[in-house]
Amino acid sequence: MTIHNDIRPQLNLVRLPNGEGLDLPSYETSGAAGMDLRAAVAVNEPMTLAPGKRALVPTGFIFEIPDGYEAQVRPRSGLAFKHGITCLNTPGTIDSDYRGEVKVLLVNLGDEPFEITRGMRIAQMVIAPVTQVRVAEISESSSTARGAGGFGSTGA
Ligand SMILES: O=c1ccn([C@H]2C[C@H](O)[C@@H](COP(=O)(O)OP(=O)(O)OP(=O)(O)O)O2)c(=O)[nH]1
Ligand SMILES: [Mg+2]
Repeated sequence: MTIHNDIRPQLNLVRLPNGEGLDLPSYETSGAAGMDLRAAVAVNEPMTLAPGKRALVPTGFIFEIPDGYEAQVRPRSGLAFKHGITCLNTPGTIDSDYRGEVKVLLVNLGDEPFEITRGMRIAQMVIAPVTQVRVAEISESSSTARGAGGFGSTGA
């Protein structure tokens, strides 16, 4: 997609000291749904994730998600397929009013230790619109053809 007049919503980022020198999160291709997030671990202190273990990996940035949007932190399929590395809480939710450092909760479901080095693209983040609703308690729900049927009620 060529963007002649960029009317996309703006994502403001604040770089933290541990993010010094890291590339900004970026779309790797013109039609990518997600921006890759990079690990802000220290160069001389890579993080090793043992099989079955989880870790919160810093990204080095505070994000200001535009109002009316959220960010979803999702695994990268390559890391999942090759190494069994995925996001434990997938999709992670970044609220638009969150002003802390964005972190990625990785888990190693593989059978080898996995080393996370500085700048490694560890996850991807999709910006998506969200709707907040008004909550109203009512005494009886409306009737539908499905009714309470679920969990396979329509057959295989
Ligand atoms: O993968 C994630 C998930 C969450 N967060 C941050 C941003 C998000 O806005 C905040 C809260 O996340 P969530 O609502 O999922 O966690 P919670 O357990 O409900 O915490 P809280 O009580 O702070 O909402 O934590 C991350 O940095 N990475
Ligand atoms: Mg919450």
